[in-house]
Amino acid sequence: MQTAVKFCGLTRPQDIHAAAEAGARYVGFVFFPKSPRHVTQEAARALALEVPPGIAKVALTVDADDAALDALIAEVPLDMLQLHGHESPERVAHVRARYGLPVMKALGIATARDLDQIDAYSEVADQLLIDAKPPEGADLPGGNGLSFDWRLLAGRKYWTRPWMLAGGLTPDNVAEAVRLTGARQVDVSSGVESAPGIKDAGRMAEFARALATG
Ligand SMILES: O=C(O)c1ccccc1NCC(=O)[C@H](O)[C@H](O)COP(=O)(O)O
Repeated sequence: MQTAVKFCGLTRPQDIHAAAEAGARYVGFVFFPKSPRHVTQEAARALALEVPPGIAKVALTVDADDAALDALIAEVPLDMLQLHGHESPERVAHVRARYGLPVMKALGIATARDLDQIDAYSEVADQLLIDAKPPEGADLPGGNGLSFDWRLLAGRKYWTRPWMLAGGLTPDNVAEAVRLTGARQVDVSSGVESAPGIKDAGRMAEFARALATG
């Protein structure tokens, strides 16, 4: 089965076209003003309208409240919400019920103990994003280009929810990451950029090729 790819943090129309060309299953828009990948709702709407059918448009928010999500969803056509902050399982359930959109909860992993949270979120989220835990004091809760020890996931292919592997993936390491973890979906941001917030079409194509050829 082909591994599905989510290219996250797209900021320009050409990024959408490059993602589609590379066979993306998902594209992600970051709504977090401190991020170099932050897009305004207006910009995201224009980008979302460029996304071809069959590619899911994912909005990434960090501890957003209902008012912020109401405004986002009213303006931007979306297929999925990615919650990338400290949202509790109860908050995930609330967001899912309120908006009727699939919700993907991002979980930061550094050690085996961090895997303990997965069961609780599996009860309430449609998907999980298994990402590297950001370093202490980091400005960004994700998109840091850091990976975690993928061997922590070995033999854990059968969680009850679909999940994506993220964190420090690049065209050079993604095939090995998939081999070690059994991931059927992967998410990448900084590993396919030429500078923070600037996606590189060549690297996006290379990433997809690396996955296809193993
Ligand atoms: O990418 C960001 O700038 C960002 C900002 C705030 C919260 C989350 C963010 N990114 C989350 C993602 O889904 C990234 O794609 C994921 O963490 C992997 O990033 P990378 O290690 O750079 O591939």
